Amino acid sequence: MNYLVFQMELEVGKPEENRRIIESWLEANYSDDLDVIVLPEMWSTGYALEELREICKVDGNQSIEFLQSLAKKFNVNLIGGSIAVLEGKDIYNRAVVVNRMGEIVHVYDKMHLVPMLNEPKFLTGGHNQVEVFELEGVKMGVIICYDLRFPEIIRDLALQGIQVLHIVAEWPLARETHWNTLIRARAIENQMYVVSSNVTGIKLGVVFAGCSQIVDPWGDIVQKLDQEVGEIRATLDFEKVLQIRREVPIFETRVPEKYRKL
Ligand SMILES: O=C(O)CCC(=O)C(=O)O
Repeated sequence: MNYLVFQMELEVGKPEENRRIIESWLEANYSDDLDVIVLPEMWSTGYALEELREICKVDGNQSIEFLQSLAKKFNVNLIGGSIAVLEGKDIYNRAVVVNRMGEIVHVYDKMHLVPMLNEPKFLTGGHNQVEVFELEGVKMGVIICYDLRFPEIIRDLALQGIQVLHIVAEWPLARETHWNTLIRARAIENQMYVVSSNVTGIKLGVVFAGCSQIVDPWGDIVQKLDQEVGEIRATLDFEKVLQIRREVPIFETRVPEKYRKL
């Protein structure tokens, strides 16, 4: 399965501008053999939290429709990063997955809100448990940024059978070590591919880490960016997931009846 991951520098509070950036990047980087494209967290608005409610009155669904038309135009599946969406009084940080036909196959609202960013003041945490979706017959999951710190939900997805986890993020450089280490740990402990798309650049005084990467189920880095705007291309081989799970059979060795429910 052929992947293309975008590491972008986004324009805070300007969804139209960010849609233009993504479309022209894709026009320049698209190739016929692509199966899945991955975009970062909150790519349409960035962390314009103070203005988010006003922006979301106009945007949100517009950016989701943009993803649907992009998927159809380029005939590609999209892990469409996440988008701030207003529902009633609540704003959710919503990851959206769209298939080649432009159909929404999965949505996930960020469950863990980040105290360091004052997210709970502006956003509502997702109400639902994590669920699996399928693209091209492969079971997958998606989480958003800070969720990476909560191994419980990633194990939940692994036990539901995913072979690849996507992380869409706006992770800061100040905690780059955590980002790199946790991604590899999640790949090793769940024996699955981890594909991440982070942003780069400096926005509202925050320096972002970049370091978008694909890690294989052994924990080896397949491809990784530093802080540049750019993309990763890689082919994921799901036979490798099965082979590593046979070689080190942790899922068969688990004794959940002995684990305390946390
Ligand atoms: O957990 C972290 O250190 C960063 C989290 C974050 O920036 C986010 O969830 O947007």
